Amino acid sequence: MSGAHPLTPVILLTGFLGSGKTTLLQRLLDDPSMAGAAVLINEFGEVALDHHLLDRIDDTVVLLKSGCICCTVRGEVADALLNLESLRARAEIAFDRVVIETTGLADPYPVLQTLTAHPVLRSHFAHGGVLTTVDAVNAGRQVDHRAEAVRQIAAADRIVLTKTDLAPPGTEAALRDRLGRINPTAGLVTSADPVPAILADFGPALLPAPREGGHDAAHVCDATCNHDHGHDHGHHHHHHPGADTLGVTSFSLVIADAIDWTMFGTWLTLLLHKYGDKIFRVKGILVIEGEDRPVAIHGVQHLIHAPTHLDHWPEGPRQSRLVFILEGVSPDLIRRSFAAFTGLQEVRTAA
Ligand SMILES: Nc1nc2c(ncn2[C@@H]2O[C@H](COP(=O)(O)OP(=O)(O)OP(=O)(O)O)[C@@H](O)[C@H]2O)c(=O)[nH]1
Repeated sequence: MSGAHPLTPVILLTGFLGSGKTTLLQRLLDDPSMAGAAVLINEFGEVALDHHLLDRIDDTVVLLKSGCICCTVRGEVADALLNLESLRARAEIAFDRVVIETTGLADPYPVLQTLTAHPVLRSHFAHGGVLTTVDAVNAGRQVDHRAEAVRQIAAADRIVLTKTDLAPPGTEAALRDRLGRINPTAGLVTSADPVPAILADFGPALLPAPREGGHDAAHVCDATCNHDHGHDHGHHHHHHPGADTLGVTSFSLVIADAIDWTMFGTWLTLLLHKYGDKIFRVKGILVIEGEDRPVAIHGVQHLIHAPTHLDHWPEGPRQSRLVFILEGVSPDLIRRSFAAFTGLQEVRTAA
């Protein structure tokens, strides 16, 4: 690899579960200024959906499937960036910036450290700023209860307030005030703003400062973490038993038969009404009876978003896939309730 290119900025797109990262990413990629962006998407769970929710699928969109709910694993990010760089050096792809979408429970700092500390990466890539989505409907509760949400806001160079159209009147001003206290230096825009306004003068305010007690001190993982520490290039990844992501888990339902929309909608509404405090995120791509196109659904705690049609079916068998991220409620309970309510059988081997 040669150093013929100027340093390529890497933008980190982070934000709590369901706060609108993929939606914003799609808008950013549709903007002419981002036409040359390569994209890395980190997703947790055995069934990855986010890359199917993006219109653009080519060699510059890379899915990192770490199996880790709370991290964007540094080794994988480094490998993916090095791979993009070598493809570019061979003129097989072209890109002028990179956007990394983290998982909704990720701490953005380790990735920033990888960029600045990795001996090869830092001669090709530069920290291009942290963009954090904050959900105007759910952020108050998330900031109260989830340290990851606070870290993501604290790391932001720019905060994009999403779902202001859905937030109860009067709550936005209080939230802005709170965000200003967590991170007074980040610029604040809303997802309703045009992309050029969201990206105007965007860039890192300062290189991330080391945190007290060592650069990784606040990083937490649960028992499912499977980091490849061999790629860490001198960084140590600490596991903190009993830390705040412990107990957050993900599972998926895969259903072969077409689903009755009304029945499904009723089931999901009842489920989130009862367990919305514990179900941080549900998303799915569904095969609905009488519909030619896949239907994407999103729930975030008690909030169910309007379903949307996707233009293309994902590769592989035409099945419905639902992914849950939850804490303190058993996946089996949800499986049983789905089966009892809909009468549909699950395909137990996830794609
Ligand atoms: N009304 C409204 N809905 C939004 C807005 N931003 C995102 N959404 C909806 O919120 C839901 C979740 O959005 P995503 O973009 O998938 O969120 P995410 O942060 O990528 O989710 P995870 O990757 O699971 O953490 C989708 O139904 C979006 O359409 C917004 O500004 N207003």
